[in-house]
Amino acid sequence: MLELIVKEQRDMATVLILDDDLRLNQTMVRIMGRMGLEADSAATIAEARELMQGRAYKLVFLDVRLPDGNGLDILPEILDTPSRPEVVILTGKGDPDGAELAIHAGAWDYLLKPSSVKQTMLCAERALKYHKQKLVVEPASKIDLGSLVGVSPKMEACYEQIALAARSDSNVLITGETGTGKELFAQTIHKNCSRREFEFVPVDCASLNKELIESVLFGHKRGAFTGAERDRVGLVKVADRGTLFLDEVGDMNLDIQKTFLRVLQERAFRPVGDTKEVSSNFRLMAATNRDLDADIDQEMFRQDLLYRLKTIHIKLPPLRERDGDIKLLALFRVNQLARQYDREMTLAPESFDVLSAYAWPGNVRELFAVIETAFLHADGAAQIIPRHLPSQLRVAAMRAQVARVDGSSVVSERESGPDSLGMEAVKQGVSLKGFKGDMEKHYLEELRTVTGGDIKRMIEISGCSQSHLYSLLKKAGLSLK
Ligand SMILES: Nc1ncnc2c1ncn2[C@@H]1O[C@H](COP(=O)(O)OP(=O)(O)OP(=O)(O)O)[C@@H](O)[C@H]1O
Repeated sequence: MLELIVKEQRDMATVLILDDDLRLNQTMVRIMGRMGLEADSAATIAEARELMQGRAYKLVFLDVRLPDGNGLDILPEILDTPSRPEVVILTGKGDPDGAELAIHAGAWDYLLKPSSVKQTMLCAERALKYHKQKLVVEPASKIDLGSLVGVSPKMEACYEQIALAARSDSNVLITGETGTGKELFAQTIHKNCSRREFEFVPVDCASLNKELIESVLFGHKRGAFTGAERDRVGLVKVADRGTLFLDEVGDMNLDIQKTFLRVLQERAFRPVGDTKEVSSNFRLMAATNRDLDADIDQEMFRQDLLYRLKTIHIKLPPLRERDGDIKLLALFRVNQLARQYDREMTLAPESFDVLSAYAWPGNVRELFAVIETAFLHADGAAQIIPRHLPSQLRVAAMRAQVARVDGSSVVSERESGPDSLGMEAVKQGVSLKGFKGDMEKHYLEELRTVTGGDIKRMIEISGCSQSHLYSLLKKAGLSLK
């Protein structure tokens, strides 16, 4: 069976089709879609270059004759991009030499146009299989990313750092906004390093109060304090030969920071109420969403501790800066839920547009929560459509659309923060009624474009009754066509 089932990101490839025949492009995108692959298309070399800057393609279908040059000229450039894609040359009957030349220049294969759906799928499947194997034998990609999803250039750069951290035994500090995956990264490093047979021990420094933290970290002897009814092994000892992960390390109080610095130097400590020292050979990883340099200025964090923590420093980009990953993560989560609930579910293309227009201050955690809520709302439907998504996301998408249409005084949510549209309207002295009217009109225009004026779909997406929708269209001076 040729159909690939998308399970995880490693099975999910991004394909680029570069051909000036727009109908062929559309057909190829559809074929890739049937294989569960995401595909973009470009009609010129210039367009392809732009796309390649933002996305890491694993497979490129390349036409030889293009309006702005010969496809073979851009071949070395494609092969040299960080994701090192496989290239399949699309060649017409009259151009057999071009295909041969291309193979010599490093292309994976060629397809003679017009090729059958079966041939195309077979070719893509083989090229991707080869690509996967090729990456496995190369050092940085030996890493098992597990459930880490993302192919954006910024994430690819982070994977390089995971590989570096996994090969060493140095302390690692992971910083980034909340929900960017700091803990998942730490787990991934642990799973790939030589300590993986031993424990990964997370400690949430933010939730431990001053009284408890010493006992939790270092353990205690029976009778050390009221309520200490038996000996307790501390988490630092549990992490012996494994990894100790200090989450929210910026919230650790100054006294513990001082004690911990000593533990780091000696790899030994004294449990509460004990006279003997206990040793532990742990690897330290820590994470925070705070600006520790600013905390040092405020004397809330010790500089000497920070120096020790950040031998390897991985800075995770916020989700809004990971081009293409929102879509991939959303699909990944929908597939996870579909398996969990044993239900068929997909995301409608319009929903991707809505998800991409939002700024995601809570990053991947927020995205996953939104997808889960939408999944539950879509009960009985086969697709998650925009109406299943929270209203603040739909408003953000509408704002982005308005910004594109007006070109303009109104900027997108992503660039401007959630309240800017209303603020802009207020600054410009627009009445609430006028503001609502504008928004409504833009919404209806967009609804009409997306659905091609199909009234049934318009009702489904908007949640309005037929008569209400007609009256809104009339009020906005819009027809269905
Ligand atoms: N790249 C990713 N691929 C798949 N899942 C991810 C990714 N990044 C984050 N997640 C998921 O998002 C959720 C939040 O991730 P995680 O707890 O690692 O974030 P964090 O940065 O440690 O957050 P906080 O600072 O709030 O503790 C988890 O369910 C995690 O599995």
